[in-house]
Amino acid sequence: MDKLIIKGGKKLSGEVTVSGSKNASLPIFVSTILAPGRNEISNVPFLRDINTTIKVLETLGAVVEGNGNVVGIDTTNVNNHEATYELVKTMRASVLVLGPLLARLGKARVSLPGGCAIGARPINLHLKGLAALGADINLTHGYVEAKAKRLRGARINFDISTVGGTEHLMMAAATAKGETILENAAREPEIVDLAIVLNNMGAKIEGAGTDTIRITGVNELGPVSHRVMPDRIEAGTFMIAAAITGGDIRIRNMQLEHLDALVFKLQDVGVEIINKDNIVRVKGPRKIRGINIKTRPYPGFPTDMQAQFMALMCLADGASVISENIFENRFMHVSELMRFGADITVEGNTATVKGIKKLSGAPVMATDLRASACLILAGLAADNTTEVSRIYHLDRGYESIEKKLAGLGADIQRVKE
Ligand SMILES: CC(=O)N[C@H]1[C@@H](OP(=O)(O)OP(=O)(O)OC[C@H]2O[C@@H](n3ccc(=O)[nH]c3=O)[C@H](O)[C@@H]2O)O[C@H](CO)[C@@H](O)[C@@H]1O
Ligand SMILES: C=C(OP(=O)(O)O)C(=O)O
Repeated sequence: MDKLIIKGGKKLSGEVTVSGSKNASLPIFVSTILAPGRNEISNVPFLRDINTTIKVLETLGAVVEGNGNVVGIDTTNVNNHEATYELVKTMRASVLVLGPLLARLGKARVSLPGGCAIGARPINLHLKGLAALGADINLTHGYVEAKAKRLRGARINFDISTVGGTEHLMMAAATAKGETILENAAREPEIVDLAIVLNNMGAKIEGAGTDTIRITGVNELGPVSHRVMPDRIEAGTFMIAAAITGGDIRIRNMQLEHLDALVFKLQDVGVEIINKDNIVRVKGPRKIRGINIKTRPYPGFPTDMQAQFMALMCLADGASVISENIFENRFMHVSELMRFGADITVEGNTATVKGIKKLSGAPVMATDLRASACLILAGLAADNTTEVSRIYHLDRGYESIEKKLAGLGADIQRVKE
């Protein structure tokens, strides 16, 4: 197993390029099930989750070939309707194949994903929505079995804003008979990217990016070429890397407007952010101000940036209150941050962080994807050496992060444990 060794204290400088978005790529890959033929997806990040998605698609009968960051997915012969526990347990997004398989083959058998390190993460709203579209759904032996001759449009009102649920039903409804309206839909940019793909395949989807999405079902979809949007969470992580080290960096291939909530908060902290000619310059402050954040569905502050922001607040002048409102167990990084000497108390879904002058490098263990990024950020700012182990979580979602950070002047190395 690999671990990262970081010698902290270097101010980052120079330029870094953001990769394609993991959270957009996964549903886009899955959507190709609906479009028989050869689809070509570009700006795909090299990640473990992408490999898992490819494995899932190959199991279903797709032929996938990769050439750098361009992946060809030929779904002409998708004929297997089953995604096993082995595949779904390694990556929750695999469950999204359920709706597209049902739409394409009339039946699907997909393992329930179960919870993960950050919370229970149920899919009841996905299943309720598919049932509203006319699917006959049974849960047996840890699997969802679904059948439908042809899905039919329906009006669906989500109790909770769900990104995965919105994406899943948008895909399932694209070839349903009649009109589907998704109310209280999630508005994340990754949903808009998926809608662009589906519309280019021939779907009729309006309103993606708002809370009401209208889908007029069509009989069939055809293959597409698509360039995946930049990863806003990777971009946000680099912004905090500049902030926490008092650095001055330029970030290429990011869409700043996708990160408004983070940008406003970073400006409150004292970070300077300048967007010129599609390059975003981020200058860390001399003194980090402590401020409060609450995670919310988009366009609110993203839960996927909460852990990284907490690392920054550990070094703030003053206290900060961080509320996590999306996932019930997304504070696993707190006890690891405390190994750096951070002063944090947690009560329910709220963490109070009292800023300290200096973090002190330590051996720590990553517990989930964004927690891994949080520990790297703390290590970049800490004195002495930090060792981050269990970084397989990191490899699920950040492409070559240690190489990109080293390119910005960080002293960071990957070694075998
Ligand atoms: C709103 C939000 O910030 N969503 C994040 C979530 O998406 P992801 O799609 O994984 O999660 P959801 O948006 O579906 O979950 C939002 C909330 O709804 C609940 N829920 C969801 C589905 C369901 O059927 N029943 C149910 O109760 C979840 O437990 C959670 O509390 O994680 C992704 C990966 O970290 C992020 O990119 C998304 O931005
Ligand atoms: C938790 C994340 O991903 P997933 O939904 O794939 O677990 C994430 O991207 O931060």
